[in-house]
Amino acid sequence: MKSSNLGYPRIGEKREWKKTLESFWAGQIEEHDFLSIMESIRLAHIRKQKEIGIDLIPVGDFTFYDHMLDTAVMFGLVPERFQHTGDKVPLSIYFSMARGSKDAPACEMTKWFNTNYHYIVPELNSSLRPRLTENKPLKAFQEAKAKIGVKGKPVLIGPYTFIKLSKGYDSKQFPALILLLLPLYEQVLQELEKEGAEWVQIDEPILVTSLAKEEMATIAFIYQKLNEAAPRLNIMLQTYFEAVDWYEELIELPVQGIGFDFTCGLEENLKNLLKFGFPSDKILAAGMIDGRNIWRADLAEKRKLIETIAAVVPKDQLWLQPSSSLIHVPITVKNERNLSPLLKNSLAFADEKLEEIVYLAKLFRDEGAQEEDSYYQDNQQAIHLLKNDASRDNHLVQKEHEKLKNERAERKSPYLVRKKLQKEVWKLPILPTTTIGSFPQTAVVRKARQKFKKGEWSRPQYEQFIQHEIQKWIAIQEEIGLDVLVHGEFERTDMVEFFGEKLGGFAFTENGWVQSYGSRCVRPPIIYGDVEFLQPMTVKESVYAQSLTNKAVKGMLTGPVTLLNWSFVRDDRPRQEVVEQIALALRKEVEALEAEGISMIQVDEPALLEGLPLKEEKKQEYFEWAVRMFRIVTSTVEDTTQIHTHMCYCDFSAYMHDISKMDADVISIETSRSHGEIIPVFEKETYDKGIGLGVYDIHSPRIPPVEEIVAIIEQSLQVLDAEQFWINPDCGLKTRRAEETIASLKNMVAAAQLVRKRLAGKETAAVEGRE
Ligand SMILES: CN1c2c(nc(N)[nH]c2=O)NC[C@@H]1CNc1ccc(C(=O)N[C@@H](CCC(=O)N[C@@H](CCC(=O)N[C@@H](CCC(=O)O)C(=O)O)C(=O)O)C(=O)O)cc1
Ligand SMILES: N[C@@H](CCS)C(=O)O
Ligand SMILES: [Zn+2]
Repeated sequence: MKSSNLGYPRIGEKREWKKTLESFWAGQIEEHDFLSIMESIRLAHIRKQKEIGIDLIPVGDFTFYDHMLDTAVMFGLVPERFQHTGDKVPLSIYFSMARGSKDAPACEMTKWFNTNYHYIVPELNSSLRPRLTENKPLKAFQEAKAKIGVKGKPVLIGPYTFIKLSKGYDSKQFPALILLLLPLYEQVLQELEKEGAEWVQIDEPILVTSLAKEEMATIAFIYQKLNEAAPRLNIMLQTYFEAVDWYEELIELPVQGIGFDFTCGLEENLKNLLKFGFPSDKILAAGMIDGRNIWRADLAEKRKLIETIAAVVPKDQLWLQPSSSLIHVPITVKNERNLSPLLKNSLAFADEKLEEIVYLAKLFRDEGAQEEDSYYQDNQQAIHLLKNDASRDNHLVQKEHEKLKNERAERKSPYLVRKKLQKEVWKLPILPTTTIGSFPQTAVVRKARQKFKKGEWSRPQYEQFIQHEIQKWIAIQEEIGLDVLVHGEFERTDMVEFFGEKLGGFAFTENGWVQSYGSRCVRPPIIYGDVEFLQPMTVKESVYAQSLTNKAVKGMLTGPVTLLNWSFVRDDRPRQEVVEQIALALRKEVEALEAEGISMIQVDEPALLEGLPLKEEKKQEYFEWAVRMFRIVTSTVEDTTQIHTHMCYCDFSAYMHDISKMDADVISIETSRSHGEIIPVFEKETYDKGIGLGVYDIHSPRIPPVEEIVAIIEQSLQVLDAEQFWINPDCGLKTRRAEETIASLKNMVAAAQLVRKRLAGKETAAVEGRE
């Protein structure tokens, strides 16, 4: 029984990776130094996995930004607007695809399945000329072998997943694209085989989504070809994040191993394994240890599970591994200094998860020595202590939660009634302009927070600083001419961490960073106990901001589903119970805001769609409870209180109908990076509430020209009524610099004014009978 890993976090124990990238982008280090620091980070990760004792160490999982982008670039799939000529793609173009350049908007970025990791969406269109610009897995394999003596397991995204997650083609072109890319995959594998690689891990997570049975024939064709191309190279076909639908077909594929997720997809995958068995000529790679959560595994339970599997698949045909790549968890618990000893001892991040795997594999290889037994005892003791920790229970919260069952969660009046009342109260112009909430989190803002955290600044000093920022940005927004203002979120490190810190039941790490996109990381809080509202969390800043202006200032909080999905959640309670507790707490915040005169309130739910189950048949049930959670938070307010929500980074096209049930008066969604692809949805679907389709991309430093924004607005107005349309950027502006933000927003307001003028002209013309 071998131990294996699927992917190791890139960011480094002290986020060295992130810092190196950002220094390079800022021009503080040269390309040569950048490459050499990156190499040392990459090799350190392999060395560490070797020391932990992993038998099959992944190579080629490292990236300078994102693994989907790497695959596109490896195959020369550089969109025309980046004007790449020649073969090898230079770093400048690689990063322009990710981040945009002065002349070319960035490629779209979206959620990686149901995680908080975002990938760059490859663009496949007929003008592209796919070719192998470099064999990235081969280079990684050679490097690990030459520099550390490790014969790694190269990792690549499989062709089916790669094409499915790309854009720019229609379904009729799908077979042609496969034929175009397959020879390149074959070449990659042949070169790996020639170099002496024994195994290659080909990730096909798309296999856990609801595929039609016919698709399995195409997948069989692909793997037949790949297998024939490099007959001495073993293919581990890797699935993760859920169970597979077509188990019987899958196990017959001409590959030498198949990886299944026995955490998220446990029930279904195990049922299939026990029912249909597993071929005797293949390796079963069992995803045993949760790659998405941070709790120590119960080794007694895992032992039993392995025994169950081993009754079907002989031990020497089994690999033990995490359920997915470990990029979704922090690196090590070792450096945590502020957690309670009980909690710290209950956690396993990437390194500790690999230790669990190595322990279990050794145990089943009958190498369970004395020290391993003490490891087991320690594990069982930790599990026992956590289970019995009374501090996780809050009886008041539990009692309140009980009452929630009978609640209808409905606003006082239906939307059309509210709309009329709100129009009278708010007196907004047509096409109101606003932003999503955050303004630049500059180095000065972060420094201030740091000083407060370290005790160098007193609370009044820090609060005065925050007030000063709010004051500055309220003035800027008024000067720009925005209609609905925000306070700017300067007091928040992160939209999830901030609320976690103020609610009861959450715990925090010091170094528990996880990559979210590119160099940007988040530190998900840990939901440890029952979640409780302790005191108002956002009222002071919102009330202060409102006191500075006659324009409306939106109250701003993060919604319950997002707080749930972007935290590491206790696993001793159903997720639904946890989210209900969060919703109850947030409702108190909404009520506190309203009581203090803040009657336009945005409850952000960017992770609501991300949490959608990967299987079609589970989606409706999810929507029902997720939508209900939003309504629990927002339904007790007056009709004149305008509830906004915001979502980003998702493909909304199939879900506007469900989203409408949230009953938010106004929604803002990201669209500009997907270049307006959602717009056709509104040709078919009626959406009657207020809506802002983001008019410019906030991930790029590029300042969108007025005409470009006008065109996007006009495009939206082809399908949406001007009376319902709002004008806003795609998402919050915390990652942008102040100058960029101001320049972009000025263009946005100018664009809104131009379109308003055009609409007014049209109205006059209509009155005068010219139209
Ligand atoms: C909307 N998005 C979010 C997602 N998930 C979240 N949990 N939160 C989100 O907002 N998912 C989808 C998207 C992803 N978008 C982003 C956008 C931006 C970031 C980001 O900027 N992350 C920061 C870290 C944020 C943070 O907590 N900053 C702290 C400072 C922490 C720090 O770096 N400290 C330094 C010292 C600082 C100093 O001395 O100057 C240190 O410890 O070394 C803060 O603001 O105080 C990032 O830098 O990556 C993430 C996701
Ligand atoms: N209000 C948040 C939403 C991000 S999704 C922000 O503006 O950063
Ligand atoms: Zn957003």
